[in-house]
This record gives sequence, structure tokens and C-alpha cells, in this order.
Amino acid sequence: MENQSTIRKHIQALRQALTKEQQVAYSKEICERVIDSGILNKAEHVAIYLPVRGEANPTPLLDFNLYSNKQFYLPVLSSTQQNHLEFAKFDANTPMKLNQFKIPEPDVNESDLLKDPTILDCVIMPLVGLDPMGNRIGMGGGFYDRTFSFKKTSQMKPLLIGFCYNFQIIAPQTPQQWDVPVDAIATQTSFTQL
Ligand SMILES: Nc1nc2c(c(=O)[nH]1)N(C=O)[C@@H](CNc1ccc(C(=O)N[C@@H](CCC(=O)O)C(=O)O)cc1)CN2
Ligand SMILES: Nc1ncnc2c1ncn2[C@@H]1O[C@H](COP(=O)(O)OP(=O)(O)OP(=O)(O)O)[C@@H](O)[C@H]1O
Repeated sequence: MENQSTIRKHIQALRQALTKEQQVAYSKEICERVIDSGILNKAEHVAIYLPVRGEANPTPLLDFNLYSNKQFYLPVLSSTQQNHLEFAKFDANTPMKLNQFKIPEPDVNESDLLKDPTILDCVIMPLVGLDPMGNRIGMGGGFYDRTFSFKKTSQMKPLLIGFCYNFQIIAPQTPQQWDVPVDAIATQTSFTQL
């Protein structure tokens, strides 16, 4: 059995080995699976992320939005609650800055941050590895697990969608007590609601 840090290294190496063209083509396919699933049809408030270091790119979802009116959001590292995320509205005019992990995030006032994550309908989740039950291995900060921990004891939204390349699907994992499973899995070849 591979441990989490071995899995992280292995998958990160596979991601880095993708050509730019592969990243773009595969990411568009994953976005198409999300769109075709219809899961976003009724969603008004949708969080995505900006990819770094070879992560699958969900930003083509913004283009599918041209003729509908959804509000998109990006995660912002919370300055008040350690290793929690808050969310900021995102469109072509949003001013951006680099956060401490060198990931671009909206440069907005504290008062413009969405503090209540249950306002969101869907969250497209970055991840390193994901098992078929939706157990997620992320970058190791526990940001998403902390932010959505309320989902472990309630049926509340948002719907969490794991967004990744096929090769990021891993063998079944034993979840840690704090892990929050995703509700759906999108890859180039399938969309599975759990
Ligand atoms: N694109 C993207 N945005 C995201 C996340 C993500 O996984 N992907 N996050 C998901 O939570 C949050 C940021 N979490 C992060 C956690 C760790 C590292 C990171 O670079 N860690 C180092 C090792 C940590 C250390 O220095 O000890 C590394 O992996 O090299 C980056 C982002 C919010 N935004
Ligand atoms: N709800 C929580 N309350 C307290 N600590 C937590 C919680 N969720 C996660 N943690 C802590 O965060 C650390 C990292 O967790 P884990 O390795 O599962 O992160 P991850 O899912 O890979 O990261 P991310 O969500 O940022 O991509 C663990 O040491 C864990 O103890």
C-alpha cells in the first residue's frame, strides 16, 4: 500500500510530465463532462480554482457560462481562521494577487469575502489523488477539509466536485477522521455522482 506522501509525489510527477497541449485538451474534456452532467444547470454560485503546477484547469467552465448568469468564486486563504478558505467573486475584472503559496487569488477587501460557504451551490475541488468513494488527497494543508467540515454532520450544500485527470484516481483509501469526501467525480472520461 502506498502512503499519502508517495502517492502525492507519484501523481505530481505525472502531472508535471503532461505537455501544455495535453493539459489544455484534457482539462477541456473534464469541463465537458461537468457541463454534460447538467450538475451546474441550477447552480447560481459556483467556486472554481486557478490551477498551479500541472493541476487540471477548470477555467474553461467560465466560457460555458457566456449565455447563463452564474456567479463564480475563487478560494482565498482566510486571514482570520488558520488553514480555512473564504471565497471571493471572480470575473474578468477582478484584481488579483499571489498568495503565500504563489497561487493567484482575488485581491479584495475583507468585507467582500464570502464568509458563509453554504451560499455556494457547487465547489470544483483541486486535488492530488481521489479514490472511487470520493476520499481526497490534497496538497496537505487541510484547507478544504476544514472549510467544509460541516458537511460531515449535515446535508447542506455546496455539492463538492472532485476535478481531475484520469490518472489521479487511486486505489481505495482509508479516510482520516477529518476527511470530507467529494459528492461527485469528474475526469476526462466520466462524471460520477456518488
Ligand atoms: N490551485 C489550487 N488552489 C488552492 C488549493 C489547491 O490545492 N490548488 N488549495 C487546496 O487546499 C488551497 C491552498 N492550499 C495549498 C496547500 C499547500 C500548498 C503547497 O504548495 N504546499 C507545499 C508543501 C507545504 C510546505 O511547504 O510544507 C508543496 O506541496 O510543495 C499549496 C496550496 C487553496 N487554493
Ligand atoms: N476539520 C479539521 N479540523 C482540524 N484539523 C484538520 C481538519 N481537517 C484537516 N485537519 C488537519 O489538516 C492536516 C492536513 O490534512 P490533509 O492531509 O487531509 O489535507 P489535504 O486534504 O491534503 O489538503 P487540502 O484540503 O488543503 O488540499 C492534517 O494534519 C489534519 O490534522
